[in-house]
This record gives sequence, C-alpha cells and structure tokens, in this order.
Amino acid sequence: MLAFKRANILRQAIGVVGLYGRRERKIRVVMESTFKEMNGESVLDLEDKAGVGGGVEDVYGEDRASEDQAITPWTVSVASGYTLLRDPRHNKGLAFTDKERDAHYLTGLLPPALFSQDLQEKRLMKILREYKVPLQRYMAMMDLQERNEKLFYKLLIDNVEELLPVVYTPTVGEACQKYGSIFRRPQGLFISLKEKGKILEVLKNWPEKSIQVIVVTDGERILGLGDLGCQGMGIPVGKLSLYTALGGVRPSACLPITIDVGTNNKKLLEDEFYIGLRQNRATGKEYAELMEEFMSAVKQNYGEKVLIQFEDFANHNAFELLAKYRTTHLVFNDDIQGTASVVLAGLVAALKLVGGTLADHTFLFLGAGEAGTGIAELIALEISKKTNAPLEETRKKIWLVDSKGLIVSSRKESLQHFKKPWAHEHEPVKELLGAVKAIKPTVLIGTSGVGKTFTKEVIEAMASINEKPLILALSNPTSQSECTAEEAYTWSEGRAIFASGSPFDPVEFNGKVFVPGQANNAYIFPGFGLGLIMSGTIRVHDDLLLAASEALAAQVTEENYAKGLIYPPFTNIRKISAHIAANVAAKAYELGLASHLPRPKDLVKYAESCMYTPVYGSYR
Ligand SMILES: NC(=O)C1=CN([C@@H]2O[C@H](COP(=O)(O)OP(=O)(O)OC[C@H]3O[C@@H](n4cnc5c(N)ncnc54)[C@H](OP(=O)(O)O)[C@@H]3O)[C@@H](O)[C@H]2O)C=CC1
Ligand SMILES: CC(=O)C(=O)O
Ligand SMILES: [Mg+2]
Repeated sequence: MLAFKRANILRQAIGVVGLYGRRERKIRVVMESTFKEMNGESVLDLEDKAGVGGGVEDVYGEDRASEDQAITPWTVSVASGYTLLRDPRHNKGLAFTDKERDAHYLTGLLPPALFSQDLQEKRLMKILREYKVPLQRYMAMMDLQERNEKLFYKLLIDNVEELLPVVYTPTVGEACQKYGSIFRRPQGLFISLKEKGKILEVLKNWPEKSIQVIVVTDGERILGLGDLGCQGMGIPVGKLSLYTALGGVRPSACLPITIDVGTNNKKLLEDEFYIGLRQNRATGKEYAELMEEFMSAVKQNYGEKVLIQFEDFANHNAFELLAKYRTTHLVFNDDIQGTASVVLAGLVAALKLVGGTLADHTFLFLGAGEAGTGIAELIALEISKKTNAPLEETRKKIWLVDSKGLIVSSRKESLQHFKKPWAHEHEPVKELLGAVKAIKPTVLIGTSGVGKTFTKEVIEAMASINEKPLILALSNPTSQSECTAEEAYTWSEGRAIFASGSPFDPVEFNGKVFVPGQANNAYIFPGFGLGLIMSGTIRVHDDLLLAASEALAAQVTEENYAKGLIYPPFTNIRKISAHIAANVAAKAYELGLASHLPRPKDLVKYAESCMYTPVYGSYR
C-alpha cells in the first residue's frame, strides 16, 4: 500500500514537471525510465531499502560505478545544469563528456576542455603541493569535498600517506582551533542545549536518511588541545572522511555531529567570532539529559544498527557514556577502544623485533586517562586470554603515571574509578624518570597529551634498561607528542623501536635511515566500523577489538619489520581495512552478535565488495 502511494506521488511529480518545457520533458523521460527500471519502486522506497541503520544497497550509485554503467544523478529531483555542477555528490567538473554536457544542460557553464578524473587528480595534487601552509591545504581539501566528493575521495585514497596529515592529525587540530574562521557550509549537525526537546527534529534536517555511522564529539578534549567547544566539529568531519577513504563506508551513510553544551575555554568565550554557545559547559543532570535525548533520537531515527562513535569527550564523561550505552546501543569509544586495539596490534607486531611474549614485558604509561587505561586494559585482557591468568594478575605488569605521579595503592582512595585497577603496591614516585628507574619497563607509552615529556634522560634511561626499548609517543597533534622521532632515535643511539600518534618523517642517524610508524586509531576504526556494518552487528564486544588488533598485526610484513616498522604503511590501508572488517565480522558471527544472515563465505572478499570506490559514473 505504502509502495503504491509512493508510486502515485512519483507519477504526480512526473505529471507536474511534464507541463513545462524541453528540459522538463527530458527530466520526465529520465524519471519515467528510471521509474520503470525501478519496477514500480520510488526513490523513497529505495531509501527504505538502503535500510534504517545498516543496509548496504547502493542508493546513489556511489559504489563501483564505471564508464559503461549508466546511473541517474538523483538529488531530490534529477539534478541538471547549474544545480548539477553545485551538487558535490554528482559533480564531475571538467570530466563531464560533451554528450553529458549537452544532455544535462551544462554547455557554456564549463570551459571547453575535457579532463579525465586522473588528470583532475594530477592537477589538484599539483595545486595542493604548491600551498606551503598546512591549513591552506586543509581548506583546499575541504573546498574540494564540498565541490566534488568523488574527486576528494580519489585524492585521499590514492595519496593517503601525503594527505592523511592534511585532513587528519596534525592539521585537523589547527583547523579546529580556527574552525570559527574557516566554517563555510554545513559538514555535519550541530546539536546544542538550545535544541533540547527537539533533537529528533534536528536529526531530520540532515539531508541523508540512511545513516550507518555517526561520529559525535562534545569538543571537550580535542586531541591534546583541550576544550575547543563547538569548534571540535573538525574531528567528526575528519574521522568520517577516513571512514570513507580508508574503510569504504559510503559518504552518504556518514554523519558528523557536535554536541554543544558550552565551553570552559575562556579565550573562545571572549572571542566575538566564536561559533558555539557562549556559556560554560553544562554538567551533571543537564548534560546527561541532553545526551540521553540524543542517544534515543538517534536510535529512533536510524534504527538499532547505526554505529555511534564517541570521539574526544573528556574522560569524566567518556567512560560513563560508554558504560551507560554499550548495552543498549551500537557504540564504540575510539579514544578508549580504538586506540587500545591499534596499540595492542603494534605491541604484538613488535614482539618479532624485541622478542618474548606480551606476558614477558613490563609496560609503563605516561597518562592514565582514556587512551592510557583503555590500552592497558586491552593488553591485560589479551595476556589473560593467552596465559589463562586472571585479569587481576595480568594487570600487575602494567603501570601508569598521571599528573600526580605513579599510580600506587596508597593513592587508591582518591583515584578516579578507571585508575583504581592500576593502583599496585609500590612506594610513591613523583615523576616519570623516577618511575622508569623504579619499574624498569620494556615498553614506554605516552598518552598524556603533553608534549616533550619523554626527555633525553627518560629515553636514555629506557635505553640503558633495554637493548631495544619500545617507545610509543601517542599524543596528538605533533606539538603534543611526548618526543619526536629524531629524539627517540638519537637519544637511544638508534636502538629504539618508535611509533607516534602523529606522523614524523624518516630520520637519518649514524648513516642509517629509521622509518617511524604511526600508532593511530585511524588504522582500526574504519575497518572496525565496516566489519560491524557489513555483518549487521548490534553490540561492540571486547573480543571484536581483539579481532581487529589481530588482523592489523597480521598485516605487518617482513619488509616492514626490516625497516623497524611495527605497523604496515597506510598506502595499503584499504586492503588492511578489509582484513580488519572480515576478522571483526567473523568474530561477531561467532559470538552471535551479527544479524546479516547467512554469513558470507569469504568475508574479506565481501568486505571489499561493500567498499565505496570514488569512480565517476557516466550519466545518461
Ligand atoms: N594516537 C592515537 O591514536 C590517540 C592519541 N590520543 C592522544 O592521547 C592524549 C591523551 O588522550 P586521553 O587519554 O583521551 O586524555 P585524558 O585527558 O583522558 O588523559 C590524559 C592523562 O594524562 C595525564 N597527564 C596530563 N598531564 C600530565 C603530565 N604533565 N604528566 C603526567 N601525566 C599527565 C592526566 O593526568 P590526571 O588524570 O592526573 O589529570 C591523564 O591521566 C591526547 O593527546 C590524544 O590526542 C588519544 C587517543 C588516540
Ligand atoms: C587520534 C585520536 O583519536 C586522538 O588523538 O584523540
Ligand atoms: Mg580522538
């Protein structure tokens, strides 16, 4: 009945446009033929088919379009002429053929030259490389995303190592700091306290209906840059562009959201151009009620299987939100869980270089927040699974230092709940160097958000204890990195195995070139999310994080190890993501969490077949 009603609506629409001139007649023909092709189904039906929360059908012809496979450039109606050039999803710029220019009323709107997508890419990369200021490159990329989505993703996929630092850390950090000045057009939804009571309506204002992944922040802990309030929007936007480029989730299925409950950043509050709510952060009941309304509205609007990724919340909210919603929603905290999964993968891979099993190592963290305790817990879980030792035992090999010093049992009463499991018996130690000397770790991990904290003395102490000290400086962006790659290699006399959250260039030391790896959750979340979506998984389980980690570690090749790398290069990330997605989905099927049945036989091939590829379609 519903399909019949919708078919009638479409017929009426055809009737209305049919009253007008040549262009409308053309639209009518296209609509009618499309209508027939759809065998009586309207676009609305197709949207339904794309599935509230989790379908994988290709409504917009985004997937694997090719020159010989004609598609219709749907917007709300058929886009043509000037509107088509202004529609980033369908615009091809100078790649429109003469035939397409004629058929779609583009003649005269474009200069005569015809560029292939490859030539467009070459041209844009040349222009980007001419910008010396990273923020200019960022803005050029954002402009491209708003102008020609497929070309944006083609650039990002084909030049991932070069462009990741532009659309992601470190440049995205600066972009957030200056987001007020560079904001032009909506890239996601802003939901502020003013929208309390009508969040569902706000969600409906977003033009896409078949959302599969939401990345949401409240802007309170943006990388290691602190509270950037509403300007944190750059983070969900950047993360979701990686969901598409690195994990193949279709752009139309991704929704960036910033929850604005105010900011405690005095500088922003005093800035006349600040774009967010001009008030201190709401806390307690007011905060919890807004988040509750948001979480319910998301489920109501997009269904049970929409993935909600919490990103860059401050730890006093992050742990609570995860604990509260992990049993009722498909949620995942990237900073706690994604980071844990990527670091565990690097550690497992590093065993090939440093020897022993995870259980043979001693871990010391600088920083005991989301990233630090999240990683610590997953390492303890992995060791427990491998050795059958209880978690309480395996945790004892892991030590954390916070702003007050080593976390020890005498501090237990005053510790936040997420630090308590790490309060082992030990004398108090005030600072990191003392902790390194006392604990004698084999692995040192920086998750403090404070730059330059791995001093020469700290690295030298690590190098005096270990033949090959494993040093991970995870804090972002580059300015907050605990040390640079050059410092790690130089101060350890070329013996450190080093990776960092933000990228560093290779370093030459004593005639040898050292290539630092990038220990960043960007390796995990795109493939992890794809695995959840393609299997229709309804809840995130720790075993899925371990599965993602295992798949990533397995992608490190002998050639990578020979260079001292504990992560594979990002150039192969789509293949890596397909393997991560497949392993995550396999585990979800095994645990009975997957709802897309029957289980595809070859999950890697299936993951690849689900991936968006930014090839232009040809328009009839
Ligand atoms: N590479 C990656 O993929 C990821 C990197 N990160 C980065 O990790 C950093 C931390 O993030 P997150 O864990 O979420 O932040 P949190 O705020 O949750 O935790 C920060 C921790 O660092 C401690 N700390 C702060 N200053 C010092 C100091 N001077 N000496 C010792 N400890 C200190 C804090 O101590 P106290 O508790 O006493 O205040 C707290 O325990 C950020 O820079 C972020 O960008 C995060 C996620 C992923
Ligand atoms: C990478 C990341 O998620 C962070 O630094 O917060
Ligand atoms: Mg983050």
